Amino acid sequence: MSYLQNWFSPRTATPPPSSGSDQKNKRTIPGSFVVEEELDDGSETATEDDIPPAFPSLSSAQRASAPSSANDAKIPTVLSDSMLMPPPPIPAPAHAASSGLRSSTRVASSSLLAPLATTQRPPRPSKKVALAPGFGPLDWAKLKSSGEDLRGVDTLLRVPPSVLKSHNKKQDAWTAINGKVYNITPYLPYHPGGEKELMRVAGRDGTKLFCESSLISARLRSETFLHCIALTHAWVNVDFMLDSCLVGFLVPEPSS
Ligand code: HEM
Repeated sequence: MSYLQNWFSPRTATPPPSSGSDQKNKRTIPGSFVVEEELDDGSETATEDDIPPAFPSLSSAQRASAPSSANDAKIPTVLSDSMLMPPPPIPAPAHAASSGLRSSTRVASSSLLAPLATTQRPPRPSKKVALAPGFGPLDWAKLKSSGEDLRGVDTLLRVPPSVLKSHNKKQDAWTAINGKVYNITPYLPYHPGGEKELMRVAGRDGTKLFCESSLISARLRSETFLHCIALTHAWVNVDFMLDSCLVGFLVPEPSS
């Protein structure tokens, strides 16, 4: 137990004066503290277990580097700017990351950029047109459910291609999408892509142009078409959008 007291006693503390009967061997570990061992006639016997290990270890780097005197314990000097670590390089602009700069260039230029896997392509320019006031998507939804006649026909018709072809004017525009024929004239001012785009399917089967990306023919492989088909209408449910404009169904030309 005596060694525990020694743990907490200061290194420079001098041992208390020994009384006559309190005979102890005093052993000093260099640079450490005093170890007291009870004599044989006492109640405690010094064993190897009772002697605490020197801390820091006698052969430790801490001891080796410890100042030999109080004067050596100087406050470290303040580092000048040139001695400090340089700041990281300024990251390249986001568009550079996705515009063909390959990873080796990017890593070399900055480590602050997001990894390639998480960078996104810059948003494609929108081809939406500015719709006139009162012709937004909500206005179309309101008109659709108003009960107003948007078909222009009394009953659903069987429409052969020749008949469809005759409805190709702005004031009378029909198109067929997925076998259904719609009167698109009322929708023209509401189409976010503009009237001109929508009129491209007037008087003909517009299915390919509208949605069937798998059927894109070589003739249609212009950027506009790809954009329109693959991206523009990915979510548009034409059945729902134009349900109140349904005119009838596309049928084969009657044989004469
Ligand atoms: C015939 C039925 C059609 C309907 C019901 C329709 C409907 C729509 C809708 C709802 C949007 C908005 C999409 C969005 O907000 O993300 C849109 C956008 C557009 N549509 Fe149509 N569309 C039709 C046909 C066409 C056709 C035939 C073309 C051209 C060939 C076309 C070209 C476009 C373009 C360029 C946009 C703008 C896309 C953008 O940059 O965001 N649309 N259309």
